[in-house]
Amino acid sequence: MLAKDTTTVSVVLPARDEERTVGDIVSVIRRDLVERVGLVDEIVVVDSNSTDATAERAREAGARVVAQNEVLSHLPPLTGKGEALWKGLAASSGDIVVFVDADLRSFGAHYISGLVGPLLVNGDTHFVKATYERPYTGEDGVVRRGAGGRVTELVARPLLNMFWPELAGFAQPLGGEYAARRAALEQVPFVTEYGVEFGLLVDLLQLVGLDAMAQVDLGHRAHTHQSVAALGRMAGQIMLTAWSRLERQGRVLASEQPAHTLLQFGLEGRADLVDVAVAERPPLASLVLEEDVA
Ligand SMILES: O=c1ccn([C@@H]2O[C@H](COP(=O)(O)OP(=O)(O)O)[C@@H](O)[C@H]2O)c(=O)[nH]1
Ligand SMILES: O=C(O)[C@@H](COP(=O)(O)O)O[C@H]1O[C@H](CO)[C@@H](O)[C@H](O)[C@H]1O
Repeated sequence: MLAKDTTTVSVVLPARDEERTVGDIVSVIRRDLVERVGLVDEIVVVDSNSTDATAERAREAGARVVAQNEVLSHLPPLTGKGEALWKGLAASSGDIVVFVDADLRSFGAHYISGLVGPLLVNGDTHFVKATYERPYTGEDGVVRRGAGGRVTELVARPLLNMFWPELAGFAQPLGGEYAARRAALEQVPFVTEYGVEFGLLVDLLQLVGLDAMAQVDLGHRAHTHQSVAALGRMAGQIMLTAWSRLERQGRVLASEQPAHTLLQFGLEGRADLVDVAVAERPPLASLVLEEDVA
């Protein structure tokens, strides 16, 4: 708290249909880090087109809730987690912004203090990523230690080691818990959908350099798991994000662009053609500049 001084801290939670968990997370932050100790200055939940009572649960617990499509509503809305995070950045005001998923089942106040700490005590640190043990809890209720982070292990980690080995030390590159200085976050684009974490790591490496990027062990992280089919779509989005950065950094010259349709097969001969394209929001700072000019 001494190190905090006048630095302000915003916690932003992207939440799509998280009525079962968002309230508990917000309550812990409010009780421990707003009322008991004034580390956090604002708690913003981005209601990401939820169809359940996410907004009500979050508001009851003491968060300011913003509807994703109502932030910067003069812009055509985009979709997915990356859009929710970018809108949460725009809707918040803290010098430091902490992103926390709203489906966590293992959340504790130390998630926030652990991520914010390095930013408060070291002016040369601009980004802090969580690492943790990630169990996988199957539908049978059996918890398998270290079996979580399936897209991390099968897609993100190999891609980062192949093309951005400086980032190989981030043990959980896709984890949804991380904190950064607003000044850095407003200078990078936000990939939409589930490409956002991968895109931020690669773009922040280029912007602030590896020495300004830290990692904090928060113990363990349990969350609601998606299906393998959903993770297949997530994997496609992350691969397209990686491809876009390889092109942008001049590391590949494409004779043709990769397709962004994915044909997935289910049971009983079911086949679904899905679109795994990602878009991206520009650095928020550029937006403000244009508005000022306008
Ligand atoms: O369009 C979306 C998709 C996801 N999320 C939120 O982003 C976080 C991570 O998403 P999810 O749990 O679906 O991903 P996973 O953790 O399974 O990879 C959760 O708080 C979701 O509610 C969101 O706000 N908008
Ligand atoms: O790390 C992963 O492989 C995925 C899926 O995790 P699980 O296999 O369900 O434990 O979870 C993450 O991926 C998303 C895309 O980056 C993030 O948005 C999520 O916050 C994160 O949970």
